[in-house]
Amino acid sequence: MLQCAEARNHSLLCVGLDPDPARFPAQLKGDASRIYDFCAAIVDATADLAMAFKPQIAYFAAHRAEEQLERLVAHIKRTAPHVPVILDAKRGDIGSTAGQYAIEAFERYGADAVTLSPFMGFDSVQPYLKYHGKGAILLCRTSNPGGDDLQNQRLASVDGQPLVYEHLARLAQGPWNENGQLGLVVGATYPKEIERVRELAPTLPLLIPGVGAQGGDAEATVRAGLRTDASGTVTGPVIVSSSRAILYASQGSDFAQAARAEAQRTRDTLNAARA
Ligand SMILES: O=C(O)c1cc(=O)[nH]c(=O)n1[C@@H]1O[C@H](COP(=O)(O)O)[C@@H](O)[C@H]1O
Repeated sequence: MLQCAEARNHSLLCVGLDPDPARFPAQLKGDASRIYDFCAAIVDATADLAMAFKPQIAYFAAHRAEEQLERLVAHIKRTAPHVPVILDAKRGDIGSTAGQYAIEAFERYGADAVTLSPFMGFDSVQPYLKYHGKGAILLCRTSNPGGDDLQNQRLASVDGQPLVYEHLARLAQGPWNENGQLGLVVGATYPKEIERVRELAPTLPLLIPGVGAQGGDAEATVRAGLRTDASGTVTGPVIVSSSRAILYASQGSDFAQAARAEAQRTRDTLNAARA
């Protein structure tokens, strides 16, 4: 599905849906009951430019807007069925509870993939893999400065003493990837680490947030993460995600057109780096 949207929309861009009513345009401002309307307008304005949409669940749950998230995913499935939905939930819990989170992501919301924290180990990831055809994208080298605190520590007990994120990349490319459903999150703010993850996980889809508001380098991100074969077919996919820079490109009534223009600019920058 990823490859299909990438090719059809000629895009490596994921539009992040992080709706904050305080930042909505004047006609919707502060009104959490309009989260669906705001997001649906962004989806409609960018559906032909995106390779994925990534709703962040906290922005909905914080406003008791889960039902609006259900409607939003249904809207994407209806109007842009070729564009996958990545539910950004960063779940991580023991297997029995993870099973419930998997039901939430894939059955309640109908997402195509979900982000997970791998901190609790493989049995916390396994329940998601029972949903064949659905993706589980593990936090590996995150975009935030505090990512260093754990992800950049060395594992003295593992051969070659890799950093934690390097060890995870190997596990995800290898023994954990039972049915080819895993991907990794790597921040656009750390292009060198994207390159390292790509070395260790040559074929996994990399979800790369951090361009736009967090200042990540879009071109360096693509050069470090995207891999293609001699015929130009993508062998190591990237999904480069931007939320606030697109959603709040304008706070006026032209917000959807401004979001489209920003998405187009970002998509073009990402494509220019493919060569
Ligand atoms: O899993 C994520 O999507 C994620 C991982 C990460 O390392 N850094 C990161 O910023 N994110 C998410 O990506 C989005 C970034 O938003 P912007 O900075 O506005 O583009 C937010 O929803 C974050 O929760």
